[in-house]
Amino acid sequence: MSSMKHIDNIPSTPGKFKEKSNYHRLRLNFSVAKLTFWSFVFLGLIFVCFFRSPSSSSSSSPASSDLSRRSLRTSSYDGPAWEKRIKASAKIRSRNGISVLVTGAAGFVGTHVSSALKRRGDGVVGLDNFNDYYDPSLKRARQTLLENAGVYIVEGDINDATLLKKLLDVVQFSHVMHLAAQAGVRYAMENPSSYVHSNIAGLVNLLEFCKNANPQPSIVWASSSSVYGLNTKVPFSESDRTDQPASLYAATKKAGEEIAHTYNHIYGLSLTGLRFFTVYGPWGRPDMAYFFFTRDILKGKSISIFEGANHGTVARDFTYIDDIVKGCLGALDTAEKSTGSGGKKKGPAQLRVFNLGNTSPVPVSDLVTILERLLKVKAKRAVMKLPRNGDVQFTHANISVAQRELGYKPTTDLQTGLKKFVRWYLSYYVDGKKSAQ
Ligand SMILES: O=C(O)[C@H]1O[C@H](OP(=O)(O)OP(=O)(O)OC[C@H]2O[C@@H](n3ccc(=O)[nH]c3=O)[C@H](O)[C@@H]2O)[C@H](O)[C@@H](O)[C@@H]1O
Repeated sequence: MSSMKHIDNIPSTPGKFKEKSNYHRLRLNFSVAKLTFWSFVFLGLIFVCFFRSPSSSSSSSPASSDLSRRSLRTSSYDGPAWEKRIKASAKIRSRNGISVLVTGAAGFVGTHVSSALKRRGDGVVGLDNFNDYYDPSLKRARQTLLENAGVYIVEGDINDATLLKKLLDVVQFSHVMHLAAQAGVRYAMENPSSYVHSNIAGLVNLLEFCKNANPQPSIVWASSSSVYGLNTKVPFSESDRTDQPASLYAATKKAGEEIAHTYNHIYGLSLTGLRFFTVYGPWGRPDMAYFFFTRDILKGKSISIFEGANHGTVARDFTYIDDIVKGCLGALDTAEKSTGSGGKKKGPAQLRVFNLGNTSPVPVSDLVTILERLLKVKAKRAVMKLPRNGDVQFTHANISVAQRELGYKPTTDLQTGLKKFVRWYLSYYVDGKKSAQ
């Protein structure tokens, strides 16, 4: 009972305790002494933080320094010359053309989509933070490619609120193609915060600006086949369960789909998520298996080929970049207008999600056989058990919904697509004498 009383005497909020007994007066004096002591400690801490030498911040953890590197990489912007470049890049040159902000424009899919849009006369402005998740010189080369095609890439991060506001003030984009993301399934175990930074915080920041814009743009964005996670029903259909992600990467993409639902529901933003299935091709990503297998086979280095339990096949529904680009353009062209304005919803808006795959999974060992044939070099194969780092054993897209609604119809098989990739790889790295990292 007495212990109960003691618990009752503990104030729920500091400062609400008003007992006046001697015992409590004594305690009060003691508390004043303690308070004075802790005030000094607190002031001391403020002093230390305030006058800390700048060099000490460089000793922060790799993850936090990585985050600051990503978000502070924004180069100077603003000014009439900057605005002029953006407006020129955003200029629509065809009848019924659209003006698109492409985030992640120096990325693999971003470069291809930007140049396809520009080719058909749409206005395109790119945005990219040029982070060093993989060799930034490849991103710079893609940037040059786009510059020559008349696409300007603004250097900045999707988390940079000031930059986004400025951009959306300069151009009234009819569409946003949101491809900026922290990609890669296995890297999520090394640098988890980079996935939260780009795929969650960055997405929310972008949607905040889109929702406030007047008129609001329609948004098409990159989700991933990895959202199917441990789903065993094949082929994967959009209505299948996606609540068992096998990696943090997949979890952030799934979170993105839920965030899209919220912004559609509250603010009337038109949102279309595209679940890409292992996209490959020229100007691809060096962190992907087909790319570093090519590099390592040519270098005579051994490559790890994963297999499931009991020698189970590991396979992917590899999808060629040109097919993906057609799917992206189809999604942009069929996107309905957002219904809100200035942050207020006016009526229900479109919310879609589509699989963009190839519908024919290929075992990873077959991918290697095709590469050996194209490179005319025998691979040093090291077969090993699929590591428990987020990889799933099998992906296979059902694309009937995208076929019906976007006119999406992939036409490139892995053999044909890899031939084009290898041709590009050899001309870029071997003939171009660049070192593949
Ligand atoms: O489609 C998707 O959703 C995802 O496709 C790829 O992810 P993944 O399919 O794992 O592509 P890779 O990393 O290139 O792996 C391809 C296959 O090779 C296997 N692999 C990978 C690495 C390795 O050393 N050995 C190996 O056998 C993987 O298990 C996988 O089956 C991308 O990296 C993701 O960004 C994208 O979201």
